[in-house]
Amino acid sequence: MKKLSLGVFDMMNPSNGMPTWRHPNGRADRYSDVGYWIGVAQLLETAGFDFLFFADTYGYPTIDGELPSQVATAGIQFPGFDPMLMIAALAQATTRIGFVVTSPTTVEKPYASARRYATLDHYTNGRIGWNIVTGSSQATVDKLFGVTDETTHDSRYDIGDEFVDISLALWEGGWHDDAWVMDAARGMLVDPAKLHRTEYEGRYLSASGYFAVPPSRQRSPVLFQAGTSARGRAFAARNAEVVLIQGQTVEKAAAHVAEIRAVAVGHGRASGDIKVISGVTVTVAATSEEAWAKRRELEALYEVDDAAVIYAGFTGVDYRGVDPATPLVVGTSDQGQTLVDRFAGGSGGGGAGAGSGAAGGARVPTVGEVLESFRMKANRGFQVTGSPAEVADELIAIAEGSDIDGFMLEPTFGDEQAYVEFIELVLPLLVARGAVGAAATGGAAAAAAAAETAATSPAATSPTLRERLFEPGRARLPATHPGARFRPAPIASATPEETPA
Ligand SMILES: Cc1cc2nc3c(=O)[nH]c(=O)nc-3n(C[C@H](O)[C@H](O)[C@H](O)COP(=O)(O)O)c2cc1C
Repeated sequence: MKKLSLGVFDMMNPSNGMPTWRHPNGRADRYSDVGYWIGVAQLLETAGFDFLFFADTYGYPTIDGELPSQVATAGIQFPGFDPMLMIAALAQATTRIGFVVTSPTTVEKPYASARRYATLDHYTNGRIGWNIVTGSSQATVDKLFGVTDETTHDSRYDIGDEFVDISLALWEGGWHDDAWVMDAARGMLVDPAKLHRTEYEGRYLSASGYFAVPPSRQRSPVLFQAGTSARGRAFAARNAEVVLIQGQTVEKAAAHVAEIRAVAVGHGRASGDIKVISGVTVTVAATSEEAWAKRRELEALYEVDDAAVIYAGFTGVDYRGVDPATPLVVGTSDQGQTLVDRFAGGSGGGGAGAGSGAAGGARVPTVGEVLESFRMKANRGFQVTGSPAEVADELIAIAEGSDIDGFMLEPTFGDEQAYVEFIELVLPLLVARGAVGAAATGGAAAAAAAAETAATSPAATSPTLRERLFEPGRARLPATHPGARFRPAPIASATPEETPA
């Protein structure tokens, strides 16, 4: 079977979404401590994980502009720190693991965002990725930033396309590879003839000028994306190198993966140019019974009222106070179509305005059923529970049945214990079954050897995040990615020995 990529999906907040902070394994006392995250990053790096992913948003659930009391009392996506500022510290404490940081195309500005990621690619020695989002809790965010322009679900993706184009024009097109000269004898730091002016005039966004960050190992961060409405999938097919899904069933995930790859090919890209990685919550213990007891303990932490608040924050659809027996009627959301479709029993597709709800004549669920289902799953992917062998079998069956390219582990009670259990109990079985590469999971001895080599020559020995996820030698965007069109034509050399005969 193909080798699976492994990541972790986390957030720099006390509860990672649902309110788990009250549990003894919660992390409310540690989430703001950089030392805690350094420990997590080192744990994952030693075990051979490919990346640590940080979801992030400026927002939190509000309903009609008000903060529901549970958001504060239960700590629902509130409070939260900016993970991007921590990446430099994590990079210093690790040598191989990649870091993926979320940043929105709504309230940020392309030049500032592109400069931050280019800087982080330098600081991490080519280990940074950008999760491009058109925003969750967007109503909250718009108010916080004083945004009054009317944008719709789909127009936010149109703006996102332009935002990504400008970023790529700066990263891929701003500098020729040999523009950085640093030749004191000639008195030349940067060769002005090797700089390339960015001129971009879009419908929503524009940029004009030179990019002030020299090329890094990857130039462009690895481009991740997660929204899976019809418009979100078109955005992914054009821009993304890695698409994150929250798989629910093998069948739906398989259909999803096939469509993402097909649309990408329609955009002139190779089907292997897009990796699809699913979130997964693993609850594992020595025996199946113990694992299921733990899963029930986890689910008992979530109240249906909390679920209603989170659901409303993500989708703008407020089911609080609605009779649970009411059949579901709302099928579209201008904020988050992916979640609406998933819990309406639809296919997870269908753009805003397209109408959705229960697909294919399936029974329409009630509001109570939607909230109960959301309470148990929230915004999680596959939920795999059992003994180590059961979990390994199920993960392999999911991967083979859906053609996904990897998994991102989601925290359970909050702290790193879920990752430790996965590493100790499940990872060795996946390695033995050939599902993850031996090189990537060589354990402590391999990690120590790699760290020693990397310390003497980090640039030469540690692969970039793009190489880890795709193949050796692929540090930069492939020529089939639309971003490659921003690369400037080579400048004919003036030196006689380089002039073609
Ligand atoms: C798996 C997944 C992860 C997401 N992570 C974030 C995030 O970290 N921050 C954010 O602002 N939005 C996040 N989003 C929201 C998306 O960027 C998008 O704005 C939203 O899902 C609406 O688009 P859709 O209708 O195509 O799903 C996420 C969405 C999904 C499905």
